[in-house]
Amino acid sequence: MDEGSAALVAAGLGKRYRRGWALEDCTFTLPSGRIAALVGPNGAGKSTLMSLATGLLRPTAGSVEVLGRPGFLAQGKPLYQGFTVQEMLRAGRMLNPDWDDEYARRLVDEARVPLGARIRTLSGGQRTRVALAVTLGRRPEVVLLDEPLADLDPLARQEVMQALLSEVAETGTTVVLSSHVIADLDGICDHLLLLSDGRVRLAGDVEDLLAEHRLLIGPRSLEVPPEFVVERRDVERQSTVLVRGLADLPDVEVLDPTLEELTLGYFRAGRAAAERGVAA
Ligand SMILES: Nc1ncnc2c1ncn2[C@@H]1O[C@H](COP(=O)(O)OP(=O)(O)OP(=O)(O)O)[C@@H](O)[C@H]1O
Repeated sequence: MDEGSAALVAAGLGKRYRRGWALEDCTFTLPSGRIAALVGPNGAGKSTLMSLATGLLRPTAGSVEVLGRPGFLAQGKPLYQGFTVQEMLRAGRMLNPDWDDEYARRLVDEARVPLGARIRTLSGGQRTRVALAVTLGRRPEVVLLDEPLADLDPLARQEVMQALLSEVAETGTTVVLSSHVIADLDGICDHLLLLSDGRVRLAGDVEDLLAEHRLLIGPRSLEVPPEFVVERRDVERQSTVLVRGLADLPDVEVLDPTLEELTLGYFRAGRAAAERGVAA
């Protein structure tokens, strides 16, 4: 796929379950050949979005299209518990015409997972590595991974992220990775899609988004033009305001937000907007 082309396009995408809308009016494009982070608090709609993108669910409104051969690793990493690792890879080969056996085996070997071990006897981290090998062995062009790091220790998290990074660098595969642990994604993901309460609150290249935002710290009397304010917190005598597109204010401490500060600001703003019953 070309650098700069799209890997996933959503237009007016919505999904309503019985209890209400899980996703509403989502319009965005994810670029190809990158690692995109899909972030949002619990219940934001991340899994629903991935299931819609991979065709496991049908939209109630709008459309979503993956441009390229998709691969999907669902939350909970479905694997046959009674199979050995080798049998799992064999199943992958039999079920997928594009299966790359050498590559899948290499991913398992690199993770030091014994081929003869039964899936149910593996640790959470080893299971994740096998599930990743089964997903990536199909040589997908657009890989959607739903919370792949959830049950991994910090070392295994780092190893999995490193494996994904080299995958992108070697093959140009697009990776979309959902998580609510922002620290895991910092320095790895170069594109961000932030959902909160079923809506897209922020989307773009991480570098650009960080450059556009500032944290202003001042007294509670601090006045900031409301059109720039993403989120404001007033604690005791101090105010912390996340702003977009406002470089400076006189007599105010101005900081560059970290990715975590940026995303948490939008999570809170999204939650507050949903509680007030407004779109953003
Ligand atoms: N099958 C379903 N039936 C009814 N409601 C559902 C179903 N699946 C999800 N929901 C609801 O849709 C909303 C979005 O859920 P979803 O699982 O997509 O969020 P998420 O961002 O992946 O959350 P988490 O981080 O907790 O995994 C939630 O309010 C959830 O309760």
